[in-house]
Amino acid sequence: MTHSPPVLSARDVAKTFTLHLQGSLQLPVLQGVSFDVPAGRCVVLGGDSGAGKSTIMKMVYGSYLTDSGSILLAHREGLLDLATAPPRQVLAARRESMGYVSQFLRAVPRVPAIDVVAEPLLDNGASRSQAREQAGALLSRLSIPERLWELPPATFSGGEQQRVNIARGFATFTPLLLLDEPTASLDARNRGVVIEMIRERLSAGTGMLAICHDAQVRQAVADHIVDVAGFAPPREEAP
Ligand SMILES: Nc1ncnc2c1ncn2[C@@H]1O[C@H](COP(=O)(O)OP(=O)(O)OP(=O)(O)O)[C@@H](O)[C@H]1O
Repeated sequence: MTHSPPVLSARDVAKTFTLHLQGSLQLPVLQGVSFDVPAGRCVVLGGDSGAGKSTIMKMVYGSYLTDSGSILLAHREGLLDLATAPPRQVLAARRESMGYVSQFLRAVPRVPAIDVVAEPLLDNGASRSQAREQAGALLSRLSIPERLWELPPATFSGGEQQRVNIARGFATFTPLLLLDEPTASLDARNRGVVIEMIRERLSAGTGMLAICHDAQVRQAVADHIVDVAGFAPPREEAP
């Protein structure tokens, strides 16, 4: 049996927040974070509210700095350590090697929904007409009516915005896809479509790291659950 290396491998990652507004108070949140995301598998981050799930996701995506440890991502035939990579390389990795579907859409004002979805395709070299055609197909699949495609999503409903976000995240094929509550605002039918899209990508070899409170979605897609509570630093006893 061949055994391909994971698309993401976190080892001994730690994070402490410094609260500058409170006299530089140190808030240790995570230590010893270690897990793998194999190609074609969906790893879900579990654990109670405040355990550090979003913090892990943000360190992987490079939005938060990592204090120590390594986060190796399959990138350009090699491995990139996201814990130490300079910003320019993190941006290249975001463009080519990791997609991110967040819970909330942060769209540029006045850009039509179809161009929000087409943008990652254009960044990866597709022609404008090709990119818009693929973007339209994704929006259709996610039941965004065609009359909305040329409008900026700022005024869309929560569920519509989330579907635009999903379409954008799935527009390009990346070895790793990060999903932060991808179905939180969706109705049952659209949830079903997203589950189907996730499964297709897993079969095509994408590895996924997800935060997903919805038990139905979790059951449908999770291959492995990492309990983030297990990475809590020991509490200091009060004197
Ligand atoms: N930017 C920040 N500055 C200071 N503390 C932060 C910051 N981001 C997160 N924290 C703290 O880190 C801890 C973990 O937060 P995080 O959002 O990662 O938890 P979570 O498991 O994703 O929770 P939830 O399920 O409620 O979204 C919390 O105590 C939170 O207050």
